[in-house]
Amino acid sequence: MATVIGTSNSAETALLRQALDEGGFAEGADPYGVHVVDDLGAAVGRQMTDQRVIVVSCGRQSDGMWGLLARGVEDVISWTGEETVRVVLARLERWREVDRLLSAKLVASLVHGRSTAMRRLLVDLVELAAYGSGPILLVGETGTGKELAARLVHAVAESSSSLVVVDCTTIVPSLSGSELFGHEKGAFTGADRARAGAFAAADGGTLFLDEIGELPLDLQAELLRVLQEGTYKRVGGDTWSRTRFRLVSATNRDLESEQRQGRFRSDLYHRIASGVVRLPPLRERAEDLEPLFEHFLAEAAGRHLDVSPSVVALLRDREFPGNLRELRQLAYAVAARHAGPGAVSPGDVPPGYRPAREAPEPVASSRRLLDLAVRAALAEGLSLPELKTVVGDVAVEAALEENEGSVRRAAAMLGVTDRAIQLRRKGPAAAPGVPL
Ligand SMILES: Nc1ncnc2c1ncn2[C@@H]1O[C@H](COP(=O)(O)OP(=O)(O)OP(=O)(O)O)[C@@H](O)[C@H]1O
Repeated sequence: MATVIGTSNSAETALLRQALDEGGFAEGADPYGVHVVDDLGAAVGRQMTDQRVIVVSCGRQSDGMWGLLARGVEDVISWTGEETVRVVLARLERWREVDRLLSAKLVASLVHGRSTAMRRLLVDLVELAAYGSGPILLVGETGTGKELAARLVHAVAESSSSLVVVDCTTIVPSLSGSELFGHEKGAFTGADRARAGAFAAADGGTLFLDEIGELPLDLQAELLRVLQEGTYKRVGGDTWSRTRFRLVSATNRDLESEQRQGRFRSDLYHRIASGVVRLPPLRERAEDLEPLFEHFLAEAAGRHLDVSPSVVALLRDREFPGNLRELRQLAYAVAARHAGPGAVSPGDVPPGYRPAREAPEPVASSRRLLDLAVRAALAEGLSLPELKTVVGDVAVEAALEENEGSVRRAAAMLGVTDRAIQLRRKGPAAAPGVPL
């Protein structure tokens, strides 16, 4: 999942190629290796689909360096001799380790999906988790997998301590953050015994603060202090305790705008957001829809179920504002309705998820409308002569309207004489025998 592109077929590139070869990144043994290219732009375009690319500029400094970075190239390094070889090797070693972690059983069993968006997200997340210890902020709409991502960070860190999850929407302001700090006996009404909080439970492990945007401002200040100093006091207590944890927080709010509106502290934001990972909504991961649905179906049914093409088409037509959580719920509902062998079919889809109705009936033909009108008139008791008169009147009126009052053109349209029209306009009695 990595490529090094050298920009000139020079002695430097040969050296690089040899060093990578010795480091176990043999050329040709895809995905690693050095590719030497003339047309850098085209080569980067070809490689960028699923690869991480480093460009080693062996000639003069690449003019389009920022442009390459904007296109997703990881780094553009100018050749400075042995040092460059070391930098490239270290980078590739790390990526190889990330690949290993990604294909490790645990990660593979936790996270499903194979879209490029998903793959890139996982690589970023695993790299941050494995090589950093700073806080990670997960940003994404509801149900995009933020909590799962936090579990992944914890799993990759291979910590034997716990992952502690706190949903900030459930923090009760009157308890002064005792969910986080813990409390002493008698600290508030109902505190009949002392309790440890999340900061203590997460010591040595990971603390996941879900919906951190909901944390009250006074607790935001307290959290900042804990992050900076690693110390806290239980509510109602006066001794300081130490704690050290990896903070992963998540939000579906725009924390930058929350800061502008004074609802989120900027100093805390900068502290928690040293690594920001955005979880894409399902609509940006179309390739993942079907495999994820099948995965959730198998999870619900305890076995693999085939899905009929019409159900797949239905999924593709729908929007899932609740993202993966909603897709999962749908899969569980479908699995519960599905009986017996055979693929999951449209009948297994709960009514709320079916299209509102079939395509509207084709517009009725004029013959059919006339048929209905005549039947209705006869049912009202009109005789045939009366019916003919009404039809004649309606036809003349419509033709005149259509032709902006011109008798000549209305007559031509109806295939009668001008006189027939004129008589008809004077009333039926004036034109008893005039055919129309
Ligand atoms: N890539 C994935 N592979 C398999 N299951 C997933 C994946 N992403 C999310 N899920 C599942 O989808 C559901 C929703 O995910 P999760 O709770 O992590 O979302 P969230 O972003 O934290 O939601 P919220 O913002 O509402 O708290 C969970 O059941 C989770 O296991």
